[in-house]
Amino acid sequence: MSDKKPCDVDLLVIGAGSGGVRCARIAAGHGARVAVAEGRHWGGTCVNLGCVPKKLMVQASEYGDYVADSHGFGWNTEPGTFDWAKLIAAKDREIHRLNGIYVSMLEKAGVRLLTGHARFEDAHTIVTTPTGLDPKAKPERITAERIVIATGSAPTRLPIVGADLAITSDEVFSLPALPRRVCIIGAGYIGIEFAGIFAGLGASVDLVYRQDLPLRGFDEDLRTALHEAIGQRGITQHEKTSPTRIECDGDAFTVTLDNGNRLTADCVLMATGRHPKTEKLGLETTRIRTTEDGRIEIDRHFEATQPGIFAIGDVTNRLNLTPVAIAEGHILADRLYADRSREWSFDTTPKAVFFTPPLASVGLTETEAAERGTTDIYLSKFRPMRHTLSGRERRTLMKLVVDQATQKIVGAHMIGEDAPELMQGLAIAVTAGLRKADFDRTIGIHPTSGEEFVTMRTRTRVSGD
Ligand SMILES: Cc1cc2nc3c(=O)[nH]c(=O)nc-3n(C[C@H](O)[C@H](O)[C@H](O)COP(=O)(O)OP(=O)(O)OC[C@H]3O[C@@H](n4cnc5c(N)ncnc54)[C@H](O)[C@@H]3O)c2cc1C
Ligand SMILES: NC(=O)c1ccc[n+]([C@@H]2O[C@H](COP(=O)([O-])OP(=O)(O)OC[C@H]3O[C@@H](n4cnc5c(N)ncnc54)[C@H](O)[C@@H]3O)[C@@H](O)[C@H]2O)c1
Repeated sequence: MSDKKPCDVDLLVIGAGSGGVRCARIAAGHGARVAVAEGRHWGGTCVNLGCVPKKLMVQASEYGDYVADSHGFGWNTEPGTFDWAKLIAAKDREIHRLNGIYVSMLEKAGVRLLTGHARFEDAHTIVTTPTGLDPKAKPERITAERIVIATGSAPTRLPIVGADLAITSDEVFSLPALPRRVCIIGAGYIGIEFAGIFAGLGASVDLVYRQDLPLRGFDEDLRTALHEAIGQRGITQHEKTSPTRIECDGDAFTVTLDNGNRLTADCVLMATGRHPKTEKLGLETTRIRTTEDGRIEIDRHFEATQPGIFAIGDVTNRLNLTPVAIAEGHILADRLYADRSREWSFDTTPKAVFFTPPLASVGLTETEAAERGTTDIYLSKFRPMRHTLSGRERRTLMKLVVDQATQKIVGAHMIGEDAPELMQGLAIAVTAGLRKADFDRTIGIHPTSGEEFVTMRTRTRVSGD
């Protein structure tokens, strides 16, 4: 492209997901001429096939427990029946509403919308081709001074025989009926959350994972408590196992495990991670480099190896969470078009896994903290008040990880009702570098589970001595 010819827009964003929408909107707010291309769904994974429909389904799956638990409180409620089709239709209506909000938010910000699959023709030119999102959309060619790749990630299937017979999280939200028997492969975020959803809705669930505990990377005490909670939810765990093949036998599937066992299911969900979405992007027409595992190589300002091209969110495969993609999009737009540098504390990004009961964490695990120095551990495990009357066997675990030398709280972990809601507040405390003494002088709210975080006076153990 000639240097002299002005570009059609200042910024073109590929992908209208969590990161792309924020980046486009903020850049337009700073006065840049912005366009965004989207090929599948406005709002991206979080809105359409991730956080939002997942959370609605978790909520749906918890009503059965509420009915059962109410008996201990004097209610004579009968268990009702569950209507999968009604839930999916209600969820779809809500997502449709959110899609509209995203489109109008971008339009109001003055962002030009391009519907279709975007592909690089060169480092400043993108062409779009129509997709199912709007088959009648016209193909377009657009030039941009800068381009942001915010194309997200896609589910990864294990390379085993019959892998295509399994569904992934992309298909799970639109199953025609609730499967009676589900086999879930993988015990990361998605495996755990869907094990909880299906079990809560009444399906029998087999959870197959290769480690001895679920949720690798989380604190060991939390993982142990989760292992127990999964068992209490009636889910069968196949620890230290991997599937070797999946076969279809009429309507049912057989999953063969590497220990020789065979599981029968009506639905097999593969929840074995995600990879950056860069295929068919035309990266070969640019000087953008990707790493061996497919992520776009970027510097600390999100700039790729081709100057003027940036990447944010899941496509960079770092912390693959919606608030992180949003923060990255915002930081980038501010830097490029307002010469402003916005600070976000990525090191203390809180995480939550919406099982029933949910779990949440911020900061270092005990193992990570102990590797850095001597660590004081405060641990509390108790039966929450609700379950003294409901009779349900469900425990809450709370844990504080304290750097002994500075007495700073470097990690907080919880499994139990409302853990994600509570953890948001604790994330502020950990981000601010508060000390154990600050927690000790904070008055509790009684009666809550949360007050336990400010009343843990006796150290449980010292780690990393
Ligand atoms: C089942 C599930 C549950 C999740 N739950 C949570 C949760 O509870 N909390 C949380 O924080 N995170 C959650 N996540 C992760 C979260 O959804 C992602 O981290 C987040 O959506 C990443 O945002 P992004 O902008 O990088 O990509 P995305 O939101 O995936 O957006 C990328 C967009 O780019 C479009 N696109 C891709 N290629 C092209 C192209 N060539 N041309 C045009 N458009 C293109 C895609 O269609 C998509 O709309 C979940 C993910 C999944 C799968
Ligand atoms: N609540 C949330 O914030 C939330 C919810 C869902 C997804 N997400 C995001 O989406 C990402 C993807 O979720 P996910 O659950 O698919 O990935 P994950 O990385 O959390 O878990 C992947 C699972 O697959 C297993 N696995 C991977 N390769 C395997 C192999 N070769 N053989 C056997 N098992 C294998 C892992 O051991 C693990 O149990 C998450 O990492 C997270 O960033 C977040």
